[in-house]
Amino acid sequence: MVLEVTGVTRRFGTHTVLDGVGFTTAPGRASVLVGPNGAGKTTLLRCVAGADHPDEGEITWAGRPIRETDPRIRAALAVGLDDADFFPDVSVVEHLDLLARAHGDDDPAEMLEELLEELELAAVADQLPGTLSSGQRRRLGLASCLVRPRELLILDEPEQRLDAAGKRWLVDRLLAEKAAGVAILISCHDESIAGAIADEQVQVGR
Ligand SMILES: Nc1ncnc2c1ncn2[C@@H]1O[C@H](COP(=O)(O)OP(=O)(O)OP(=O)(O)O)[C@@H](O)[C@H]1O
Repeated sequence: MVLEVTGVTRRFGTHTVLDGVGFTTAPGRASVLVGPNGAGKTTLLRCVAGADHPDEGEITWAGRPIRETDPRIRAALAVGLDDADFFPDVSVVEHLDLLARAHGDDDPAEMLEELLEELELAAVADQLPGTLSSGQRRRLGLASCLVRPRELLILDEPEQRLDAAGKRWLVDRLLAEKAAGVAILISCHDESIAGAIADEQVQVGR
């Protein structure tokens, strides 16, 4: 099961944002997209996640073209792109519980307790998302990707708004994901995080 990105080109009007980008990511390995603001990292992640489509080129997971409508693809990909939308009227723990159950975990209580502890969200587990700090919302967005099965984890600048402890947690967690055989594709502006987890850094743009 390999992510294969081949010759991906994406244009907005006359602006060519991605020009023939290619790389592969395999289970247990991490590709990190690096490059300046506006280089096209989010655009590329959106194409890989099936939320946008390249004008040219091909993106496949396990040999299947990435399509949001393909249940096999949806089952494999855990995606955290921009700020996730949360159900406004269910608590942090209820939100995660719903997601876990939707993905087939009939008894997620213990897993959720551990994850909330790990992410230092236990104290706010019964709050509504709208009452969280921006960093706590970020943590909830990351937790939302971790309560579901995943073969490929796609995150856009997961380090954003995390404090120092949160960034240390992120590195440990991504290394653990790799050790568990998950393929990882993230964009990242933090050189030390990128260096700690990347098997390959993919330069996007200049
Ligand atoms: N839907 C769109 N329509 C027109 N232009 C777009 C669209 N989406 C992205 N762009 C442009 O594509 C370029 C790349 O944007 P993108 O968000 O992919 O960059 P990025 O590398 O993720 O940047 P950052 O590091 O700031 O997050 C930008 O110039 C942006 O304005």
